[in-house]
This record gives sequence, C-alpha cells and structure tokens, in this order.
Amino acid sequence: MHLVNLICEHAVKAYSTIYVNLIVSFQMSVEVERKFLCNADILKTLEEIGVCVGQRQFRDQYFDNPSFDLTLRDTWLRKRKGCWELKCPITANVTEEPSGVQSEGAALCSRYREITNLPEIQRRVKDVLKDICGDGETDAGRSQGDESWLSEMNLVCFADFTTVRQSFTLEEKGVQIDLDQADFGYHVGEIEVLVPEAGDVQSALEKIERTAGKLGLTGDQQVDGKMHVYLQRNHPEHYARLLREHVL
Ligand SMILES: Cc1ncc(C[n+]2csc(CCOP(=O)(O)OP(=O)(O)OP(=O)(O)O)c2C)c(N)n1
Repeated sequence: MHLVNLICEHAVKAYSTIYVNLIVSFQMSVEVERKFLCNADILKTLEEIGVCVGQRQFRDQYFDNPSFDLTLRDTWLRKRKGCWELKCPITANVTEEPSGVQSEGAALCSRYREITNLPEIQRRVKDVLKDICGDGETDAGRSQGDESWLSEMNLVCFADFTTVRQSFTLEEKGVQIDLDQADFGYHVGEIEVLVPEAGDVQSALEKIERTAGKLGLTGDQQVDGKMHVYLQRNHPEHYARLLREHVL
C-alpha cells in the first residue's frame, strides 16, 4: 500500500477511535437516586420550594432471556420512547466516601451506570450472557432499527408499562425530583442526580441528602421502585429469587 494511504488510514482510525470513545463516554453516566413515597405534606413542600419543569408520559419495555440471566446480575435492559438504555452496577472510577463508611442517607440511595449507546449496550449484554449463548458475531453493519440482536441473544420482553412523570427542580444544581405514576397503580417519587463518568458520586449523595432534608423526608427504609412492584405482581417467583440473591 502507498505510504500516504497508509498514514491516512492510520489517522482516520485514530480519529474514529477518539470519536467513538468520546461518544461512549458522553453516553455513560452514573445515576444516583433515592426513592420516596410522596404524601400530601411532601407534595405541598415540593410545590412551594420547587419548580415544575414538565410532565411527560413514556412506555418502558424491559428485556431479559427466559432464565432472567441479565436481571439476576442486576443488569436492566429497557426500551423507552424507542431508545435503548442499560442500567448496570457501577464498578471502579467512582469517587465515594474514602473511609467506606456510609451515612444513613447514602444507604438509601441506589447507584447505577446508565448506558445509552446501542453498540456499547449490545457489547455489555453479550458480555454478561457470553457463558450462556457463547461469543456471537460482531454488530458492525447492522442498521439502526434492526432488532435481530434481541432474538439472537434470546431476549424477550418481560415487563411493559407506562408512566406519567412530573418533574421538579430545586435550587440545588443538578438535582431532579420526579413523581411517577405507573399505569399498574403504583406511585413513587425519586430524587436523582446524574454524575458524568468517573465523577463525584459523594457530592451527588450529599446533594440528595440535602434535598431529602428540604422535602422533609423521614424514614430509613428503602422504598420499592416501580419494577419491584411490577415483578411482585407479574413474576412473583423471579421477584422472590432476586430478593433471595440480594439483587433487590
Ligand atoms: C431502590 C432501587 N431501585 C432500583 C434497583 C434496581 N433496579 C431495579 S429495576 C431497575 C431499572 C429501573 O430503574 P429505576 O431507576 O427504578 O426506574 P425509573 O425510575 O423508571 O428510571 P429513570 O427514569 O430514573 O432512569 C433497576 C436499576 C434497586 N436495586 N434499588
């Protein structure tokens, strides 16, 4: 190959690697959140000190294989408003209390890595399932709407519900409060902070704790999310197993 072509090819490869890395890192963040049950007093406080930034409705469809190998590994694949999202446990690169001692408020918060880049989602799902379905083909060349990867990995929809969400912000920067009403009759609130990859989870936990204080949240029990209640009602055996295996 001509030397100039070779140099150009290397340059293009290097740039596209940087570009792909940038896209992946922009689409991977850590979601730190605390759920709460919203009563009339909390709602009143929220309406007094918060700003309602909108109401929207969305349908969530969650996918797993028939033996629930993703969710048993605390890995949650869903399609919301036509976009794929994956929530999975956080590992390294996350700054949290160095002593390892958690405050009571921090213990009530969940932390998940949230991924929205489809090739990265497919790579991670494949990685979790590789012991079950082996190493498949790469996904290069697949078109955007092509969902054949689902059947190839034996993934089927196990939960399908719609949520009406009212969102609020307070003065605290980067904090969002959502009040969710699921169509199967469960209401839950959440205080949420999105931390960029390798960001400061400790400061997110502190923001959530301050916000919880302002809203007058009491109680030291973890509050069930929508999926907890959905699984209890629709897949009770799997729900019991997730509890037994300390996933939920
Ligand atoms: C309190 C708590 N919540 C979820 C989990 C695990 N989990 C179960 S289902 C599940 C996926 C759904 O996550 P969740 O944040 O509950 O849903 P939602 O509020 O609709 O998503 P958002 O719009 O905020 O992205 C997770 C992570 C857990 N272990 N503990």
